[in-house]
Amino acid sequence: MAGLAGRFARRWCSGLLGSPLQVPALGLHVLGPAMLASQKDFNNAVSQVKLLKEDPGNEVKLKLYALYKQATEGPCNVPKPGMLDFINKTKWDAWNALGSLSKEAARQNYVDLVSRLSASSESPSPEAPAADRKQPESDSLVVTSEDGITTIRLNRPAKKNALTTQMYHDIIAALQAASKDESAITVLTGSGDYYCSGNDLTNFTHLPAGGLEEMARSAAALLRDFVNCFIDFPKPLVAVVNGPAVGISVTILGLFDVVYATDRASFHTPFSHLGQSPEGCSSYTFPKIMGSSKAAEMLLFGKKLTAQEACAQGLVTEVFPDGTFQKEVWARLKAYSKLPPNAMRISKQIIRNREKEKLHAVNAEESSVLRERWQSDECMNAIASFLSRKAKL
Ligand SMILES: CCCCC/C=C/C(=O)SCCNC(=O)CCNC(=O)[C@H](O)C(C)(C)COP(=O)(O)OP(=O)(O)OC[C@H]1O[C@@H](n2cnc3c(N)ncnc32)[C@H](O)[C@@H]1OP(=O)(O)O
Repeated sequence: MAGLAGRFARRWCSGLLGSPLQVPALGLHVLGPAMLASQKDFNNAVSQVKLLKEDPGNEVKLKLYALYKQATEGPCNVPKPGMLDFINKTKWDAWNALGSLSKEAARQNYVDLVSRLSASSESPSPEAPAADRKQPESDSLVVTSEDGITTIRLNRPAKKNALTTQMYHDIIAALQAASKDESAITVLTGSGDYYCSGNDLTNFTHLPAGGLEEMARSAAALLRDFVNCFIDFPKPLVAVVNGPAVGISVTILGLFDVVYATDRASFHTPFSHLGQSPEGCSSYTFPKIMGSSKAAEMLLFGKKLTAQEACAQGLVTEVFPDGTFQKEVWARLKAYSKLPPNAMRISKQIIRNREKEKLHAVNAEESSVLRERWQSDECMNAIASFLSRKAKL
């Protein structure tokens, strides 16, 4: 692992929580509001963090880090790291934001926060009915079935529906369930103003114990499984593209049967900008759909297409004015969903089956190339740039 990639991996491996995780495990006391947490309560909370069943996410980890530093060292008085040292700068910013908060108050806030995190990561009590159990991340994906249509909705509008690792798993499960349910048609769409901004680039910062190499291996395996589900999906699969689409949400469109888009949508595959390479079988489907030179402009140079351009090039089936998009599209899908389901499945099989073997081979090759790309300096630099808020598409 060379240069920045190595430094990046090591810094994230050391983690946002750093030293707090080194303290031996002890129980956690819940304190009354009038009492301030003792040093022992604080040490217990520090140990409790290690036992959390769910990763609380970077935002909470930063808060924990800042409170820990404030509680143990007092207000931030170390020099601000340079602009390019974005991880240490983010940590410094979080600590510095606590201003002159006293060590005792920081200790108390740390204990309270850990107490809340521990409570929410505990399994439901034995009395709680199984149906009431909230699955982790489940609200980032909403699956409904109505009028013969199963709709899989990406539901992280504040993050432009960027796909977390959990969402890839949830989409795989949703497609597997939809392939066996009663519905005639399956739809993928997004909540809010975006269809999907592609892979959540912070996925790359959750480094497992095996470091960058292991992260790349498991991401490539997940990518392969994810795309295979689209290749093998047996029923009509429709994308209702409600806004701009980026990255993998664009490339897999070649595996859908029909793609409806609002005229506000755009289609962007900035792989070279990200030091990455095409996935979703787009290295095969795009040249087939739009010809090799138009495909190259998208996949090599990251040319962003308008909805009308994507339609002219065959990637999109039809474009609708944004004002009537939802009404027109759903009316049409409801009518289609009343067609005989077996006839639609069989017709899809005839259209798609002879390509399946090829598509699986393409998917395997693209995933394996990406596994290498994700370990490259080009890719790590691009992600570091996005995370430091210097780069946007
Ligand atoms: C199994 C692994 C398979 C991997 C293969 C997949 C590859 C890809 O999909 S490559 C494409 C990756 N996507 C991107 O590079 C997009 C990055 N995002 C952006 O450039 C911009 O956010 C934007 C153009 C999509 C939208 O810009 P704007 O309208 O200005 O909105 P914001 O940037 O303020 O976004 C709001 C909020 O959402 C966060 N966010 C958006 N996209 C992503 C993303 N892909 N990953 C992580 N986070 C994303 C953004 O950071 C903002 O967050 P806050 O600052 O916390 O509000």
